[in-house]
Amino acid sequence: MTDATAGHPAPPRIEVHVDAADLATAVAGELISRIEDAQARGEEPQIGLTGGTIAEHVHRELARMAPDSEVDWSRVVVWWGDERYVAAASPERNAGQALAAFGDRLPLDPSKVHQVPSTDDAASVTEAADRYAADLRAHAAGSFEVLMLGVGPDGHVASLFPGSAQLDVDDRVTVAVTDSPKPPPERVSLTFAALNRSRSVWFLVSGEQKASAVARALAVGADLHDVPAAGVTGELETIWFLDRESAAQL
Ligand SMILES: O=C(O)[C@H](O)[C@@H](O)[C@H](O)[C@H](O)COP(=O)(O)O
Repeated sequence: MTDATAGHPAPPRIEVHVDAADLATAVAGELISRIEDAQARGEEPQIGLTGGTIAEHVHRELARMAPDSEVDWSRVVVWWGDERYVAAASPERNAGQALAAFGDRLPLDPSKVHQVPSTDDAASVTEAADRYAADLRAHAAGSFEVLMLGVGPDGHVASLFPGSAQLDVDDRVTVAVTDSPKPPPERVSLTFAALNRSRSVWFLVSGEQKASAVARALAVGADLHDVPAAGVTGELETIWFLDRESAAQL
């Protein structure tokens, strides 16, 4: 947790799990615990979800564990750190993947599930970014309780990629991306300003192809322009949930 005396975030905590399945179970269990604690404090926690492969495992574990939890899912507010600018029904949508995995086992309040506008709703990726920013301004009360982020082999998080101009946008909470090196090309991403408004930031990273990015992001003096994951830090804590393969170069 934070060093309350100095008011500075604690150094990143690193958890190494045996494999992706074990990692996903640990993340899902910890997330449920954090939500239960927040609700016990009378809060309505805001959770930032991410896309990607390990995130899918986490979503499935959440669905498995949710019915046995104490969580009132109708009092959880859901956002996404990034989204692909495609049709709402596209299998490429991060929100669609998550909600399909949750099924009816996480009875969320649809009015508290804040999806990024799709090509069905917004005429351009810029309009989608602007509308998501307006939604955040209107409904994001305070910081995310937990923001989860996958990490690409190049060290990208959300849709903030190495060397991109969006890395230096500090006067907005969302940006439009039109040239994502990871398909599809058009996306909406939270900016670092928005990503860092998180009490806890959790990086979810599995697989040997991520080992270099993990080591580079955690290196002293890491430059967010080279490895964007280095640009995100929790207000209270930052946890790297790794497996043995992604931790191999630490
Ligand atoms: O929309 C996206 O693609 C994700 O938000 C992206 O940031 C993802 O989390 C990483 O690319 C890791 O993805 P994998 O876990 O599939 O490698």
